[in-house]
This record gives sequence, structure tokens and C-alpha cells, in this order.
Amino acid sequence: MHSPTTHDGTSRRDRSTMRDYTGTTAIVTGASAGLGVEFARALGGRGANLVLVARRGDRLETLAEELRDAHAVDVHTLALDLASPEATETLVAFVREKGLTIDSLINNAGFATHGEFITTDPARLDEEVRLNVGAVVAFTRAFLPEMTASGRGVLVNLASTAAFQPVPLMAVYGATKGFVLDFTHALAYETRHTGLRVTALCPGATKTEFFDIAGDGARVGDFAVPSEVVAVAMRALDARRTPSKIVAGAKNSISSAIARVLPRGLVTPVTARLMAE
Ligand SMILES: NC(=O)C1=CN([C@@H]2O[C@H](COP(=O)(O)OP(=O)(O)OC[C@H]3O[C@@H](n4cnc5c(N)ncnc54)[C@H](OP(=O)(O)O)[C@@H]3O)[C@@H](O)[C@H]2O)C=CC1
Ligand SMILES: CC(=O)[C@H](N)C(=O)O
Repeated sequence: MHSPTTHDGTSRRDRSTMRDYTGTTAIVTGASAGLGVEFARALGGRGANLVLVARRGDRLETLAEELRDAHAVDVHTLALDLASPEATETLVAFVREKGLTIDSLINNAGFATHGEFITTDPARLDEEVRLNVGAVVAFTRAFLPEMTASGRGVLVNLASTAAFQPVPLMAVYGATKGFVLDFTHALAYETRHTGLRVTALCPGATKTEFFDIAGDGARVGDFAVPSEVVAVAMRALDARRTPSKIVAGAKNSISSAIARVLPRGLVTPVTARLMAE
């Protein structure tokens, strides 16, 4: 008989105690706002030393001070445009220069363009693909060898409920998140014999600065609270067997499961109607 599953995809029998990240080091990208801030707080609160990365260095430093004071962890900050061609080289050089070995990577930085593809600024589309896809692949490739060797950490890639179907008016964003979801499923399989826990976190609309950039028209459904979304992820990462996908929220879990199995010819116009509301 199967044990009941929860909305983060873990079985109730899989539940175990909170994992301790003391002595490990985690990179959190996009740690100057929203979900990235909450991931930094959650991992720092469990003892992880941190490398916080985003463009707004002043915000990273404020968060770093908060976490050093609250948890006595080491926190490094790096102000960097992760969509730039030199981002990976700069991040890796920073990590090596500090003498760090990376146990965990939270590929969280991302943004969405919203509107008809045909009129969207090509430079923004390029930036969106470079950040949401390019940086995720490059940083994962750069740090995966040491993360699998350590076997004490986590790789969390931020996908979205937008990953489960084509999203007219957010065509590129939805496709980048679809990429992240399948990429992560594949990596979870390839690394299954290591101790690294690998998962794609798929939140629905969450109250962060995301919609300041994408516009409120990008939202479908009610807002979730960022700290609660991250708490769902942390609980799933505590499980004895971490699922390779975590959908945050019961309603999102159901709608994404349905969207995944419906024919694309049916789900695409339905999503288009939701996006146009
Ligand atoms: N909020 C939502 O409804 C949902 C969000 N997501 C995903 O969650 C992730 C986090 O988003 P969220 O917290 O909501 O959004 P926010 O806009 O609140 O935060 C985005 C973070 O990404 C950073 N970032 C953006 N562009 C760059 C860049 N070029 N270089 C470096 N850092 C960058 C920002 O920092 P800075 O500007 O300082 O560089 C910021 O720290 C994203 O991948 C998003 O797609 C998924 C589903 C739903
Ligand atoms: C369209 C959505 O709300 C989606 N969850 C996202 O923005 O990633």
C-alpha cells in the first residue's frame, strides 16, 4: 500500500528530522530579494555558511550582517550580473579566492518578461534566457563535482508552475522554466547514488519583487508568502528521499499535475485565457 503523499511530493513516511547544514557552504543566487532572501535565512538558520550573489550588493551586505549576527555563520557577498558572459568565471574565481568548497547551490535568480513575444525587447529576451537557463546550467556544471563529492548539500533549481505547460504572453519565461524542470529531473537521476539532494522548486505566484518586473498581468492565482514557499522546500529536502520536483501549495500541485497530462492543444488556449484575465 502506498503511504499518503503531501503537496511537496514527499511521502508522510519519508519525513525525518530537520537536516543540519553546519560547516557546509551554500551559494544562493538572487539573494537580494524575495525567495533568495528566504533561502539564505533558512540555510543560515540551519548553520550553512553562505555566498550571496545578486547585482544589488548593498542589500546582500545588509542580509549578510543579519545572518552573521543571528547564526554566527560566515557570509560572503558578491555583487554580480549573473546574465553577463563573465558571470561563471567571476563566481568561480570568487569562490576559489576565498578558499571555499561548495556543498549546496540554490539557483534562484530569475525574472520574467510578459507580453506578446513579437513586440518584446530582444535584448530582454536574451537576458532572460541567459539568466534563467544559461546561468543555471553553467553554475551547476561548475560546482556539481564538489557538491556530489561532499554529498552533504542540496541543489535547488527554481522552476515554476509555469514549467508545466506553454504560457502564451510569457512564452520565453515558461519555456525557460520547463527547461529547468526537465534539466533538474535528469540531474537528480544522474546523481542518485551520491548524497546530493537535487530538486526543482515550482512555486506558483509568490509575493516578491518578481511582479514589479514582470507586471501584475503575469500573475495567475493567489499570492503565496515567500518564507512559506521556502519552508515547503526545506521540509522536502529534510525527507529521507527528496523528490526531484517540489510544487509549493496544494492547488498548484493539482493544477500542475493536470496541465502536465493534458494535450498541448488543449492546455495552451486555457492557459492563454488565464493569462489574459
Ligand atoms: N514570485 C513568483 O511568483 C515566482 C518566482 N519564481 C522564480 O523564483 C525565483 C526568484 O524570484 P523572486 O524571488 O520571486 O523574484 P525577485 O524579483 O523578488 O528576486 C529576484 C532575484 O534575482 C536577482 N536577479 C535578477 N536578475 C539578476 C541578474 N541579472 N544578475 C544577478 N541577480 C539577478 C535579483 O537581484 P538583483 O536585482 O539585485 O540583481 C533578486 O535577488 C526566480 O527564478 C523566479 O522565476 C517561480 C515561480 C513563481
Ligand atoms: C505565472 C506565475 O504565477 C508563475 N508561477 C510564475 O510567475 O513563475
